[in-house]
Amino acid sequence: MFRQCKALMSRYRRVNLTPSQLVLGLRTRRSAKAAGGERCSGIYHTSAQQYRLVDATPRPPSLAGLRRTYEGEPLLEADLAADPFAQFTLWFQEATAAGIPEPNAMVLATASAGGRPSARIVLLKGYDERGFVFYTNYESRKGRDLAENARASLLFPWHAIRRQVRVDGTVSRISHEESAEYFNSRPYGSRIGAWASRQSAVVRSREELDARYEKLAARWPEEPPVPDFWGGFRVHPVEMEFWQGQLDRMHDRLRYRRTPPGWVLERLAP
Ligand SMILES: Cc1cc2nc3c(=O)[nH]c(=O)nc-3n(C[C@H](O)[C@H](O)[C@H](O)COP(=O)(O)O)c2cc1C
Ligand SMILES: Cc1ncc(COP(=O)(O)O)c(CN)c1O
Repeated sequence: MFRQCKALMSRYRRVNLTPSQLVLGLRTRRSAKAAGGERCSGIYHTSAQQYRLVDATPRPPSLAGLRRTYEGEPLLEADLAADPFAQFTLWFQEATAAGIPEPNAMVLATASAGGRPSARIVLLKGYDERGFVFYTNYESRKGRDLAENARASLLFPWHAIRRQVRVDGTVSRISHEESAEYFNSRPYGSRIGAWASRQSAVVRSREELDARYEKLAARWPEEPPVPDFWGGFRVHPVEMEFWQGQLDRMHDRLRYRRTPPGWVLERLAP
């Protein structure tokens, strides 16, 4: 009995079964009783339930083994639209139809003038042939980066459909009128929130932040003005890459590159 229990344990360690897989194993094996029996109690615990509690700690080897096989429709040059915005529209529609939560959430990477990089998620709020627009606080870390180094990279991580889209380009502020139009379309609470948050600055406490919000809400119970420190940026693409996961890490990567006569499509090694 004791040996069986120990064998099960070593097997667990060797193959890195998850706790729930182990519990399942214990229940379906004839040795289940052994594992739950007295003999094991001094060493490993008496029941599958307790075992689950003890062994729920994630182990590094299972992290290294965490991977997914990608397999999908091949992405061929001939299938792509002539212009990357049309291709983006198609993929964005497919991401939305696949039920990806917040398909417009994109990672925005910026760098300071000295080359210190930083990344964070922002929401895409519009795009056309000029570029991709998001809104933020101009005095935030990203705002300061973009003031001194007007380049950015955007990334849409659509894991569920084994796709990503990358956009690299130059950045400019959108007009105050365009920002105002969007700002005024936001829910009241978010508009006050934009006023209340000195984005990326250190705050003393949650209480201080909430007090600031309340004070500003009392000041503008209806229509807060557009803050001059808040607005949109437009990323003007120089390159746009469409990535589709494939078997054996032999993914498809097709990149549009802007050249004086127009967009050039190139395949990149995965
Ligand atoms: C899903 C999601 C969407 C976000 N969208 C925005 C956004 O559109 N604009 C924004 O300023 N911050 C947004 N944030 C917060 C940013 O990720 C970030 O914390 C904040 O802008 C400060 O970044 P910075 O200090 O690098 O400037 C979002 C966060 C998440 C998780
Ligand atoms: C701080 C901040 N600013 C702006 C946005 C943009 O989205 P929305 O305008 O829809 O609030 C977000 C979205 N999470 C946000 O967190």
